[in-house]
Amino acid sequence: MIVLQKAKTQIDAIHPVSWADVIAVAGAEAIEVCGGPTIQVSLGRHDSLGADPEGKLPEETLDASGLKRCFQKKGFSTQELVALSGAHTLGSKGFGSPTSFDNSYYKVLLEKPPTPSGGMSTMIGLPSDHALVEDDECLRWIKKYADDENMFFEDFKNAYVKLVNSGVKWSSL
Ligand code: HEM
Repeated sequence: MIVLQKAKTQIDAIHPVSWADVIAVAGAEAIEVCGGPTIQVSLGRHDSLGADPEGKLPEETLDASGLKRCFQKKGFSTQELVALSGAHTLGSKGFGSPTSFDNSYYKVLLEKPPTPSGGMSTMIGLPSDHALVEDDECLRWIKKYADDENMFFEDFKNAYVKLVNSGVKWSSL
């Protein structure tokens, strides 16, 4: 947040920008810097004046059908749920290098039992990550993305754009 606040202050001095735009662009930039796809993000999001009600984000304890239902309510398919969950390849959850955006999330999930790699982590993933492997429909996508990183990048890119455009009130810049 400190880095983003600094960036926002500098951009605001030239042209005011919303937090929603800053966060959407920062996410895309982080993915690219870590070796992932280049994602074009449209600008012009209005910041909300109030906080979202509790319970809008999926709990990490949900099982696959709960995760699917939660994403479906927001207009996201099972494929998009699996593609977006691949973002957990970043960070310290044991899916390969913490700073590499690649398809190791899917490869590690398919290992039985999964073994942490590339970090200090002894714990691999969240309960919600493991829940995906238990679901046949999710498992089919996990296998495809483990086999084909380009397909993961393409599907992730489209799902990310849909995510950061979802529920947006746009203003013309
Ligand atoms: C499928 C539903 C999801 C659940 C239940 C979930 C839950 C969580 C939780 C609880 C954490 C904190 C882990 C920790 O440090 O203890 C986390 C981290 C993270 N999530 Fe998600 N998330 C979901 C989907 C997403 C999506 C759609 C994205 C982005 C497109 C995303 C990106 C990240 C990233 C980058 C981290 C940081 C990982 C780290 O530093 O260890 N997540 N998520």
